[in-house]
Amino acid sequence: MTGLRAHDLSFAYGAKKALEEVSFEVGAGRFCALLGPNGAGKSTLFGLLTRLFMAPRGSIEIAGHDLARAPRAALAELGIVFQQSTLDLDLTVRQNLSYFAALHGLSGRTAAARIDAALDQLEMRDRAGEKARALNGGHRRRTELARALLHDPAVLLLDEPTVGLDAAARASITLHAHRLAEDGKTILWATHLTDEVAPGDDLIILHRARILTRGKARDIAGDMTLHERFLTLTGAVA
Ligand SMILES: Nc1ncnc2c1ncn2[C@@H]1O[C@H](COP(=O)(O)OP(=O)(O)OP(=O)(O)O)[C@@H](O)[C@H]1O
Repeated sequence: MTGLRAHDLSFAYGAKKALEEVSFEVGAGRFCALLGPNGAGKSTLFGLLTRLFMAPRGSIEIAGHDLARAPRAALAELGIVFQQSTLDLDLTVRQNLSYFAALHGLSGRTAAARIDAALDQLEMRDRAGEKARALNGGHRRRTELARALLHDPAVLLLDEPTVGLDAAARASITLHAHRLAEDGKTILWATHLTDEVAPGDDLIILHRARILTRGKARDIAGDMTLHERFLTLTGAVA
């Protein structure tokens, strides 16, 4: 399996259970939305997938590599966009990416070629010389997504990447992420917004530490809108 696989993950902060018996798979080249209200456990799951925390039991496989047994190989196949922006605002777009490329052992022509290719994929090449501070929120996010591609990972994790963006910027970054899936990346996209999920996407609904349902978004929605289904399943009030 070259995508992402999580099996039987549980995690607690002291007595507070944040994830319980979570298992799922995201196939290679699939866009999977991880949809859950605040506090559902999305960030905790990302913490386990990135090895920030260790699950007491269960297993995680990234592009066929077991995260506990072969962490270097597994993490090499992982690209991450965190919920909070992690750009250096005083550096240009290209400098931000060069710095990150160096951390991955890429330099010289190889780094330059990867940076250009990633900026092209996110339609950010013409902004390469601008300081990150001068970019709007949507372009900063696209820069971070380009940065996450530099080491050519198979799997991309995005933790609520649209937080704080306006509707147009949200739509743009969502579209770019779907295109990356079409190009073969496996994407796990955490959100609490149903309008970021397309009918053909894979979908996992997480609520109070557990997966309520998973499958194709259109199948989960059934005869309701996804928004209505989500509110019904999570017991939330519209
Ligand atoms: N460091 C911590 N200590 C104690 N409890 C925590 C800690 N971090 C998270 N929690 C709790 O664990 C649960 C899951 O939190 P988590 O941040 O994973 O959810 P989330 O779905 O990412 O929410 P959000 O959308 O608000 O980021 C919540 O009840 C939260 O209050």
